[in-house]
Amino acid sequence: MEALLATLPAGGGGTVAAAVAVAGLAAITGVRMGPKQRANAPPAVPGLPLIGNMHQLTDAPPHNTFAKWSEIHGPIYTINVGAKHVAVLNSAEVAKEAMVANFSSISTRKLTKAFSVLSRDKMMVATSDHGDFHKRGKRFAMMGMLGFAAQKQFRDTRKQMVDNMISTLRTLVINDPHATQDFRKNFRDELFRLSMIQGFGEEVSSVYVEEFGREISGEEICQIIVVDMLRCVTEVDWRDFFPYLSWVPNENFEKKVTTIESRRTAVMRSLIKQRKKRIEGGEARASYLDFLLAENTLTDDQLMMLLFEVVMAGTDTTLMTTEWAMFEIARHPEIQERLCREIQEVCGDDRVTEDHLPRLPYLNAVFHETLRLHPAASVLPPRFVHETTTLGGYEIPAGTELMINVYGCNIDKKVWEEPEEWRPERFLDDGFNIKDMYKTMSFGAGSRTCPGSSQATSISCASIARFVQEFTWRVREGDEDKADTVQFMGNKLQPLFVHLTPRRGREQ
Ligand code: HEM
Repeated sequence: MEALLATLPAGGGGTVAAAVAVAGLAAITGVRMGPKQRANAPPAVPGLPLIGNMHQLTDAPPHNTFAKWSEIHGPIYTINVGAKHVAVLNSAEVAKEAMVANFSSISTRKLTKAFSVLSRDKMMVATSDHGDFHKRGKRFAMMGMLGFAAQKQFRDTRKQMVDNMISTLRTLVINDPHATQDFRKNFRDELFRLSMIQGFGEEVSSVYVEEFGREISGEEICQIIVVDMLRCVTEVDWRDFFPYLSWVPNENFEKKVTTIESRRTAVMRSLIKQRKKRIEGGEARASYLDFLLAENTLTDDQLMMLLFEVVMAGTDTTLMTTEWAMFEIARHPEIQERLCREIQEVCGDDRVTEDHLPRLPYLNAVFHETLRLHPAASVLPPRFVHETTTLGGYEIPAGTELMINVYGCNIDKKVWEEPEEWRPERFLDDGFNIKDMYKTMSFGAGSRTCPGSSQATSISCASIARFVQEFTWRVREGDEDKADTVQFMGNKLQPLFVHLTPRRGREQ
């Protein structure tokens, strides 16, 4: 939102001034900022004419501000963001009403302009409206890559990925025992490698892209189809907040987003073309691409977008959750030692594998506590109420946008004691029920629940366990309190840098 306010004066000079003037006129001439307050409308957070509550969302990440407002206004309230009328949900109870019980009235997505371009107008499972494409895409993702049977095929690849990371970190520590290590870089490289093997059936170290007229490296591929895309998703176009001004051009924004989108498309098409040659040559492999081609029911663009989606989602969300877990572990030495003891008791001198995970309850608690306090999607992509409905006892009229503040749900004082503390023990306390693990909302709920939760849990838990088994972790001096997040996303703003010391007996 800070970015939005920053773009207002800069995003098109005279055009914006004109836009704001027209918006003012619209306000005076009676274009409403949201539906009129009804008798049993949710409480509204007071704001200013024209911009609504926008200016109040600049100081802290929105999920924090939303959570603070819920202490005053309750778990459901409305805000105005420019001309948009938005209901914000902050408790698991009302969020589940929206995501499960009343899903049929709220099953469409409301995308920002950037998201709309990047997703080729809802051509991804996560951005599509509920309907045939969504159902088919999700079924394909489960059958071809993320479901139990498909995941079994990639077990050795996942194990190899963790071994590679440990071996890289060990070499770095041997070369310079006092250096700080860049966790994010190492982990992202390996996750991306795994995503490519699952997606395309092979490791991809380079690809020739006709549109660029050159071969690009694996690192550049990752930059273009993961890093640039994620950065661009949060690009703000002021027209998102004044939909009736969408006719006003915003050339800088449009050029930036379409360039990033066309580079992604060029790289994805080149990757698919190269792998199709292998498949046409009769060499089948276990991969999502092989699966989708065999299904033979998608257009070329749909196939490209479904593949792109799992590569991007597979790399980033697991990275950010594991990075948060290692940050918390590294700054809580007593928890780190307790986890190490549990691993020692269960695995002895053997390397931790996915087979050990069901016997490591404290590890599970560390993982779920991390998901609770640091949800990868702190505020879910907006939904659209297309049919008047009731949430938390309030009437929510058709046309309202809905934001689900997962972070707010996860720090609800009515459900969690001292919710702002990272305390894995809460998942082991007396009276704890295994179902409580899923109370956090971090993987969503209902028909749109995350299909990658099983893969993310296996990779993240096996990696955390091996990291702690092999090294003692300490956050770089001065970084202990660096827990800021990227706006609207759950990513850690500052990458994690750590000091690693090999544990006794595991120096080799
Ligand atoms: C710790 C890791 C992860 C977290 C916390 C996470 C979280 C979520 C959440 C909260 C949603 C629901 C969004 C909504 O309702 O608006 C979601 C949906 C989705 N996730 Fe994940 N995710 C993770 C890992 C993955 C992975 C590894 C993949 C695939 C490789 C994946 C693919 C998807 C897809 C395709 C959807 C859309 C589902 C739909 O709309 O029906 N996620 N995820």
